[in-house]
Amino acid sequence: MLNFSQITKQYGSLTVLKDVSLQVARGECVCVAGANSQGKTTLLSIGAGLLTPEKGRVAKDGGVGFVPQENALLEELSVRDNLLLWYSACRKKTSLCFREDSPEARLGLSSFAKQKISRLSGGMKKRASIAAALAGDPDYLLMDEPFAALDLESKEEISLLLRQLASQGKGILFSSHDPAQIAAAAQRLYVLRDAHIRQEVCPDPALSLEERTRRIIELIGR
Ligand SMILES: Nc1ncnc2c1ncn2[C@@H]1O[C@H](COP(=O)(O)OP(=O)(O)OP(=O)(O)O)[C@@H](O)[C@H]1O
Repeated sequence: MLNFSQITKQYGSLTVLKDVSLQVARGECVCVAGANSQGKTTLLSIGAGLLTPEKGRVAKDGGVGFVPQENALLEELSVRDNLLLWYSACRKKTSLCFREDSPEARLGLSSFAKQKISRLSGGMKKRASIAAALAGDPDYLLMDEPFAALDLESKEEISLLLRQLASQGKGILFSSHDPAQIAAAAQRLYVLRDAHIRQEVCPDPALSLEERTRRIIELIGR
């Protein structure tokens, strides 16, 4: 379990998170949903160990990978060279990079291995960032706004990918304010507003995608 317990975070006099608690189990795809500036990036950064809260703690029973909203890969290096750097940083054998069972091969990046990051489409860039975050074989994957700035087709591909990673046993926590993609990807969602978790919701998988999307719009707005 990845367990955020009573997290409080302030920037000066601004309280961004107040006693926020949430859990993610392995095999689950969970969303922190909320409008802009509600503290989603702050919460995920705390989960990834990049920020320290004033109060509360994150307990984890495994490794955590993080995919930031902005591209964290080196634009002028190829996909392979970027991933080799990540493999080295994770102390993983570089000879495993792009092997058939590697995350990057399973993410469909093999035919793009020699391409510079700067030449990739938004969707492929996101896949490369996910592959980098998976290089250390984490048990949990945190993703900040994985659908931002993607076209609809790429958004749908990434939604499917998140569900697949969860079904392979990873615990996924992503942030988003995109109701259609939250409806497509999240088995559970936490609504973050005014520094608090306002609701925890499990969208009914028996409902149509349109109906689930409509209900999420009611919760978080468009
Ligand atoms: N380093 C910082 N110093 C001061 N204020 C900050 C800092 N980082 C974020 N904030 C403020 O904290 C609030 C929450 O920011 P955060 O980026 O966590 O929200 P968010 O929900 O991820 O927003 P978005 O969807 O726009 O990315 C915002 O008002 C932001 O301006």
